[in-house]
Amino acid sequence: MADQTDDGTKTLDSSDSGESPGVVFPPESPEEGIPHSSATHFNNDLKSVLVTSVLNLEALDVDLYRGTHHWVPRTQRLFGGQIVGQALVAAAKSVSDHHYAHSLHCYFVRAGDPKVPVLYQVERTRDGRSFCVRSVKAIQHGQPILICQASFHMLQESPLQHQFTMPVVPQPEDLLTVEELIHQYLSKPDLAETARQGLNKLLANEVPIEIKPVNPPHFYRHTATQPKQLFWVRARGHIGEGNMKLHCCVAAYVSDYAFLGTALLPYPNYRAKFSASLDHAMWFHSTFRTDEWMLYECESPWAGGSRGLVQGRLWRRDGVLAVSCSQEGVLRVRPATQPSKL
Ligand SMILES: CC(C)(COP(=O)(O)OP(=O)(O)OC[C@H]1O[C@@H](n2cnc3c(N)ncnc32)[C@H](O)[C@@H]1OP(=O)(O)O)[C@@H](O)C(=O)NCCC(=O)NCCSC(=O)CC(=O)O
Repeated sequence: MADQTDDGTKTLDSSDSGESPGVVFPPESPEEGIPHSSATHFNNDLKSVLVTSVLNLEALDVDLYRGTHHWVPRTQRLFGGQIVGQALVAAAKSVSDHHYAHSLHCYFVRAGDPKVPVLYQVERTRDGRSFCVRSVKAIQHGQPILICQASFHMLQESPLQHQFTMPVVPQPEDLLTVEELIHQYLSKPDLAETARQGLNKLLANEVPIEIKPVNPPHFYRHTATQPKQLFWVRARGHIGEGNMKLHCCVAAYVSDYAFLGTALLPYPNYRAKFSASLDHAMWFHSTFRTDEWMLYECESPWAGGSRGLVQGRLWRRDGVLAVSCSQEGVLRVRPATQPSKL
């Protein structure tokens, strides 16, 4: 499980029992089992597995689809980003080519079971002149695991236009990927054997997203930081331009990864014994490509009552604000008892 350092980065704590999926960066404790994955190795020259597999739903009937799993967190509960991304794919199939997703609002009401596929049932809630609204229910074992409402809008010009300014950060070419950072750590001669094994397991974690932390994590250090973090992120593999609906669905997948962990950054003396996203909302502002580097700026304005709120912004690297996100998650913690292994 990750902890934070005073320079805004995270460390991995080997003592965590690891019940929480994707709540800290990296979202897997190195001492935990290798997450289940049906993935083969990724290659950036190849089409993204997000497009060929994860977001490639099977049509069963009108407005009824089936989705299968790719990467499953070690918690063996389905990754929330996958369910939201697939729900948005299902919703988008029922709107015209001229309507683009502008927002979605979801509740995760039950844990997703990785042993069976997910059915997506779309209700065409309303078709207006400018906006279309869809309700999607993700179902397993006859019960909803996610309820999602997505809204689509036709492109419309307006003189009203403003946005925040993108934070100034190093460019992705000047930063290391998570895998490169882990390799760097593995080359340390004084690394404890358990930590080495754990980091090797992390390397086997084939999440279909590439991540370059702006403040590289110092694994196994325990320092509280502000609840803010910045990553460069992109889908592994090629997606290509042109299909904006698809990029929104990929952004939905990406946006849930390690997002809730932002709320844990000030609390290195606690471990998440249970954490899961409760809801997830997104607003799509501009065109973007998820197979190109985007800056994910995450912050947590509040935590309390065993819950944490996180807010995020996905920036195009040219400074255009592409997506805004919000999520609340349940965060049940316990005091950290074991000392650092380093
Ligand atoms: C959040 C929920 C568990 C609802 O919580 P509830 O507490 O109401 O559910 P429940 O009663 O079934 O209890 C679930 C477990 O929590 C325990 N439990 C319940 N209330 C408790 C309390 N006050 N204190 C301590 N434990 C408690 C129960 O005993 C049970 O444990 P036991 O099971 O041991 O009996 C559920 O809505 C849910 O699973 N939603 C889906 C969340 C999800 O999968 N999100 C996407 C994945 S997360 C993700 O992808 C992103 C990320 O995490 O970053």
